[in-house]
This record gives sequence, structure tokens and C-alpha cells, in this order.
Amino acid sequence: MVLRMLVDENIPGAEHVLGPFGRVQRFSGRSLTRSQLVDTDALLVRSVTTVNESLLSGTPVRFVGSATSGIDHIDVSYLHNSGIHFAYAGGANANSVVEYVLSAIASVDDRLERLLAGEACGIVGYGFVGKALAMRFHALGIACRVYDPWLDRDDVSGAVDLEEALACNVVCLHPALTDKAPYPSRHLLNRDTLPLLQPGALLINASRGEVIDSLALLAHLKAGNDLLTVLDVWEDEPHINIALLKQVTLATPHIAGYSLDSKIVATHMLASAMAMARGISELAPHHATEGQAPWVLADGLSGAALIRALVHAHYDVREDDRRLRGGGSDRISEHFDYMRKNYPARRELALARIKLPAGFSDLATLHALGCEIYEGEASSG
Ligand SMILES: NC(=O)C1=CN([C@@H]2O[C@H](COP(=O)(O)OP(=O)(O)OC[C@H]3O[C@@H](n4cnc5c(N)ncnc54)[C@H](O)[C@@H]3O)[C@@H](O)[C@H]2O)C=CC1
Ligand SMILES: O=C(O)C(=O)[C@H](O)COP(=O)(O)O
Repeated sequence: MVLRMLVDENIPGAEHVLGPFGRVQRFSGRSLTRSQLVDTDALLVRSVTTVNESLLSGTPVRFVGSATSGIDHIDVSYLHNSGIHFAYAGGANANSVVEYVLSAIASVDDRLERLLAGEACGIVGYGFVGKALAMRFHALGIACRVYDPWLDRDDVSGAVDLEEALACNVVCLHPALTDKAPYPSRHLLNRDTLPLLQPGALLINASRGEVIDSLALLAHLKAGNDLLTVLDVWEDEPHINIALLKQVTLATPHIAGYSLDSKIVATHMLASAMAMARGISELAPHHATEGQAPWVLADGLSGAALIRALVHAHYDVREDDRRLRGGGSDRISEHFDYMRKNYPARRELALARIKLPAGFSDLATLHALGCEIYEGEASSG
């Protein structure tokens, strides 16, 4: 049977990877309605589409895939109880988020140097992203204090309670969004917990906007608390709070996980799941992203300077911040989505090939960042 697939317009590679299953039609994620699903067998969404009974009941949809790691937009119990297959791309973009966080840390004063000198980083949420971040930090020699109350403490390296994680000078939020007791993450940072952050701390949120009570954060920042903030995610996207945008240190339109590499992996993960659900063993050949051109490292870099140079050469979060603010306040929601839809092909540093200058000595840092050493000739500098 030819499968009728409806695929979010922002899932790249779908025609190539999913084409062999049948017909691929595109839709716009924020405006999907039930009437568009009357002749759809498989629905592939991103985080902006709420998938629940009111969208799916009475439709022929039998497979739902989400090209995301967070699945708070999916009513998984409804899908399960209705016999609808569900798959998502858990972990596909974890490294992309890790590199976003590194880029943010490397952009704010001497935060990176201080972490390398022994200050600890607080990580809230120890799933694919939190764990990948902790492992990258560990490889770089940076200590982590991790809070994830849903996990057995023995399974969490550097487990602490929330107060201790928030007492670090850099705090990174990576919990799933949940309302579930006893540890809901919605508004985990609120008017009672924001004061637990240290003066001068850097708070990075690349999870879901609703993990922070934005009005409480705005009040906290306006009260002159010495807090630096990097927000990739916002409450009520794309209608973000302009007053908050003006107060934060760096602001981006929910693109931390948007490396090209991670998006293609996500498409493949959904295709594999769809194949399995249909009992098909042969998939389309991997739609590999092109290898990156070797990058020639400048002389004399090591430690923090080396990390900063490599991270920013690959992805500089300050450029996304400039572009978001450059859209002006009057049409910010359109601009927010425009940036997401037209996001440039960002490649991951962990897949980069680096040509070393003569006498280079800091191989440990290159390995910690996941880079490959390139031995051949390279043309660019
Ligand atoms: N900004 C972006 O582009 C991206 C955002 N995300 C968001 O980041 C979240 C984390 O991503 P993954 O690690 O891949 O998800 P995951 O599902 O692997 O991990 C989420 C972790 O959060 C923990 N958690 C839940 N409630 C918590 C609480 N109250 N306090 C502390 N921890 C709590 C869970 O126990 C779990 O270990 C996703 O759920 C998604 O919402 C993920 C990828 C990209
Ligand atoms: O994976 C997740 O979870 C994310 O937040 C996505 O990377 C964000 O992308 P969209 O699904 O919002 O386009």
C-alpha cells in the first residue's frame, strides 16, 4: 500500500528519505487542522503541532512521528490507547544543543575560563541533552552539579539537589516540560527559586520556555538582580515577551537543536521507525550531509582560546541574537518563525575535521570537543 504522509515543512530530507514509502505532502506546523488529515496515514510533526484526540479522532492516521527530542506537544497515552504507532527523535539534536550552550558560555565575559579554572556548572535535567553536556564538560575538565529528581541518584554523575545546582555560576536548563507530580518542571524557575541563583550567575534555557515563569524572570531582572540570561526558548512562542527580550543577555528563536546534521538524523530516525511499523526492512540509503571541508587552525591556540575559536567558527550564538533583535518588536512573532524556517545550514563542531598547525600541543581539547584531526592537504585558513 502506498502510504499517504503529511510532513511538516521544516523537516528536511523527507522527500528523499520517506519518498520510497509513498506520497509526501507538506504542511505548515502551527496551523494544521483535522480536516487536512482526512487522507493521511502518517503524520510527521515538529514541536509546534499539538497532536491529540481532537486533531486525530476520525482520521485514518496510524503513524505519528515527531522530529524532536521533547514530546510535550504529543498526547502519547491517546496514541497508545488508539493503537497509533508513535516515534520521536530522542537525542538526535543533543550534540547540537551542547554546542549551542558552549557557544553561549564562550560568548559571555570570562565564563569559560572560570569553568576551566574549577567553577562548576549546574545542569537541570539529565536526559539526552543534560547527559551529553555533562560528558562534554567532563571531557573538558569542567565539573558539573546535576539535578534530575526523576532519576535514581546512583545513575546521575554529580547528582545534587535543586538548590545546589542553582547555586553554580553557570546554570543550564535541560528538563523535559512536565506537569507531573511530584517534580513538575513547568515554572521550575519562579519567584521563589530565581533568588537561589547567585549574583552574577549565567542562566541558559534551551529546554522549553515554560520551565521559567517569564513574568517572574522579567521582574527579577528589572529589580536589578545581577543575572545574565541566555534564552533560546520562550513561553508562548512565537509571541515572545518583548520586555523580556530587551532584558536578556542573548536571545535566539528556539534553534539550539537546529544543526543540519541533527535534523537529517531525526528524519532518518522517523523513517526507520516507520519502516519497522510497516514491517519493511530496506530503507532509502542514508541521506548523509556532505562532509565538512577541513578547517585550518590558527597558530598558538590552546585551552579556553582554542575552545572559543573552534566553537565560534562553527556556530556563534551572538549572530542569531543580532538577527532576532534586528527583526524589530512590531513583527517579532513573524520574524521568530521566519528565522526558524529559513535557518542556515549549521554544521556540528563534533563532526569537524581540523588541520593542525605545526607544533600544536592541545590535542586533548580537540578530542574533548569531538573533532577529527585532518592529516591531508587543506586549502582554507
Ligand atoms: N531548544 C531546542 O532546540 C531543544 C530543546 N529540547 C528540549 O530540552 C529537553 C531535554 O531534551 P532531552 O535531554 O533530549 O530530553 P529527555 O527526555 O532525554 O530528558 C529530559 C530529562 O528531564 C528530566 N526532568 C523532568 N522533569 C524534571 C524536573 N522537574 N527537574 C529536573 N529534571 C527533570 C527527565 O527526568 C529527563 O531525564 C526536551 O524535553 C526538549 O523540551 C531538546 C532538544 C532541542
Ligand atoms: O527537539 C526538540 O525538542 C526541540 O525543541 C526542537 O529541536 C525544536 O525544533 P521545532 O520542533 O520547534 O522546530
